[in-house]
Order: sequence, then C-alpha cells, then structure tokens
Amino acid sequence: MAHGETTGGFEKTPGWLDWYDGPATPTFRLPAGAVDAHCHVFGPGAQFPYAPERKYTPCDASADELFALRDQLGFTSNVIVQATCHGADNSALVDALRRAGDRARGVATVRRDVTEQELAELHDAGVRGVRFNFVKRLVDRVPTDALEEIVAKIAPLGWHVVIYFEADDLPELYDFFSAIPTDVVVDHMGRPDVTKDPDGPEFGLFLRFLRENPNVWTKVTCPERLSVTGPRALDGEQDAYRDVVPFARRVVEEFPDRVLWGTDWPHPNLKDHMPDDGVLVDGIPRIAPTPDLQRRLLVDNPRRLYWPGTSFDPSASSEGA
Ligand SMILES: O=C(O)c1cc(C(=O)O)oc(=O)c1
Repeated sequence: MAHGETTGGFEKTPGWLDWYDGPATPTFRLPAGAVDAHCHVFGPGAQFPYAPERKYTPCDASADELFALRDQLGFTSNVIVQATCHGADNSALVDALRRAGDRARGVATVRRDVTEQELAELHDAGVRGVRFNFVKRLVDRVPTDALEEIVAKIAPLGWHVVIYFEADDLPELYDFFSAIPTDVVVDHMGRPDVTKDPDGPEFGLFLRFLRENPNVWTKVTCPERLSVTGPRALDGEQDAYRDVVPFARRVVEEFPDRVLWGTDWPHPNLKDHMPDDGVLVDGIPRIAPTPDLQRRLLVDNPRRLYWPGTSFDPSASSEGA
C-alpha cells in the first residue's frame, strides 16, 4: 500500500494532509518501556470501511505502518484510540490490537446498546476504555443519558473514559465530567487556546478540574494542533511549538502521576502542515524536564492505566509482535 493512499473506493477529504513519511530518528532516547499513548489506525478502507456517519475521510494508516513508526521512534507499546472516521465500528482497532499482541491497548467507541458479550470481546482484544467525543466538527453530540448508560456498563470491567472536548465547552460539561465514577482521561489538555495566559481563568478552570477530581488524567498531546506561532516540528527543529510548552509543562509538573504522552499519529485533520513524529518526540524533555518526570509520563503512568498489575521488565526484549 502506498503512503497517502485511500483504498476501498473512498475519497480523501479535500485538502487532507497525509502523515509525514520518513520521520527522523529522535535524538531524545525514550526510556525503556515507553508507551505512545495516543495514536490511531485508519482502515485500510478496502479492509475496514470508513463509517457512513464520518465527518472526514482520511488517507489509510495501517497497523503495520503504526508498528513501523513505533519501532523507529523507540516506543515499546501503543495505546490505539478509535478514530471518529470509524464511528462505533471497532474492527480496524481490534485487528491492530490482536496483531500487536501484548504491545498495544485500545480505547473504543461504543453505543448505548452495546452488549456484555461485545464488551467482553473488546476487553479480550485489549480495549481498556471508551471514548466520548464532544468536538462538534467531528461528531454529532450523544445525549448524556446514553453516555451514563455506557459508563455503567464499562465500569465493572475496570475501564476508563477518554473525553475529547474544546476549552470553551468545559464550563457546560464540568459537572457531567466530574460525576463520572471511573478514571477519566482528557485528550489534548482539553484544547486550550494557547494565545491566552496559562495562568489565566480558562486554563485555570482546566487545572481546577484536575485538582478537584483525582480520577482525572490528561494527555499532554497535540502541540501541532494547539500551536498558533510554532515553529513547526520539521527539519530537526528542537524548539517546536514553544507556545504550547508552558501549558503542557505546567500540567506535567503539577500532576506528574496523571499525565500521558502520545504522537497522535497519523494526525487527523491538520490543515497547514504535518509534523515529523521524530521531531515531536524530541520535544518531550521541554515539557518533562527531568528523567523522573519522563519515566512517569512515558512508562509508569500508561503502564499503570493500561497494563495494571504487570511490571515492565526492561531486560525482556521481545514483548509480543
Ligand atoms: O482534532 C482532531 O481532528 C482529532 C480527531 C480525532 C478523531 O477523528 O478521532 O482524534 C483526535 O485525537 C483528534
């Protein structure tokens, strides 16, 4: 399959940017056992058709391509998050998880009528959470009573809820989110407007949300989405997206045991450039400046959430596929 292809008779959304081919090998050496805790697979469309209700059609981004990226960047494992272009059909995700062996876990999208049997099958494949998406350009809103039903079904499995929303929506959703009894993981720091002050009221509300709810975690991800002034993670740039750094670093330093990092590969819906994932990895020490913070962010936290009860042994070289 060629890079940037969309198979199965689908047509990419006009202006779609394909993931960066041939990423740099990072200069930052990831700690042993590091987890890319936010990435996706798209199709391939010919094998895993995109959902009729999708808001965009991507280029294919297969599990094999994800595993090649994992190996090149130096990650041990992935957390693969169901992308909205696949709706609630988790087949591409489950296929990727099964092929990764114990080296991947997943976050699925399910509907309120999901059965116990379906959840058990997802669990067996490696799914450990469900994603609730509130970003209007990506999905139609699901009523909160449906989401509450889903929470009641997944909680007994020990799963958590991943939430994706924009900063402007946090005031309205604050009480609903705070009432979720399972662990909750916020995608991309709740998408702050990074032209605002990290000490101002908007990001202050997000920090308060984390302080008041010890079950809430956040991914310090997607600087390439949030950045306004860059510079871009391309051509070996070692100071990429410096306008996002104060926000991410703030969260990592205050909540070192509730943060996760991921590439966001293959970076859906970027409009002006596609980052080099190797250069993105090189940005990690600027948000987690010490080896201790880096180990918690990249190894201890994702392993506690996604591989609980197992300890990673850096001396074991082959961990599944
Ligand atoms: O901001 C986005 O466009 C985006 C989309 C998706 C998805 O379509 O699932 O996932 C993400 O993490 C981010």
